[in-house]
Amino acid sequence: MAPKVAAGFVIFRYASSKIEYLLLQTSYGIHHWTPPKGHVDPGETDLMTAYRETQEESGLKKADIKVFEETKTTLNYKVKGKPKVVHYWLAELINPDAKVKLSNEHQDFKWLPLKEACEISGYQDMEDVLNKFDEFLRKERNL
Ligand SMILES: Nc1ncnc2c1ncn2[C@@H]1O[C@H](COP(=O)(O)OP(=O)(O)OP(=O)(O)OP(=O)(O)OC[C@H]2O[C@@H](n3cnc4c(N)ncnc43)[C@H](O)[C@@H]2O)[C@@H](O)[C@H]1O
Repeated sequence: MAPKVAAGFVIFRYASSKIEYLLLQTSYGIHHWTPPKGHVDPGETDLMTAYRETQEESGLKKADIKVFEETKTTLNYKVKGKPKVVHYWLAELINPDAKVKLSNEHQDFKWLPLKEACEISGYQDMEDVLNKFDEFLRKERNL
């Protein structure tokens, strides 16, 4: 069975020596928290999807973020018994004036430090991605 494929960005902001990650809370289902992401449409690359879904779900545009393309990381899990693949990249909010604007797919958002982001993410594999990206970032910034 071909898996459903989705793609998105784990977006962080870095200000006053603090790193915070953006998570959105779905307005449906069990109201889980997730980075902006969504299904890859026909004809799209995974990266195109990540930009499109990020803009649709958070209002953050391509020019508002910087993507670290070398961080592409893939999650595999099952939704209602069917395989799903989700590709994530780390991305930095580079426009300090950009504001998050939710679509009707989400009811809340939070910028959270690593520990709280891991706690709220609710899935071990998502937690692993957050930890991996945080480690990458600390090395990259000498933090
Ligand atoms: N229950 C529902 N009721 C009404 N409308 C719904 C719905 N679920 C989806 N929709 C509709 O589908 C659209 C979403 O489409 P998209 O916006 O295109 O897709 P998505 O971000 O991948 O959404 P989704 O929430 O389904 O994915 P996730 O894998 O996080 O989550 C899918 C499931 O996997 C679980 N999950 C998330 N991350 C996981 C992980 N790492 N490991 C295991 N399970 C995980 C989640 O808790 C969730 O149960 C929305 O517009 C909405 O209308």
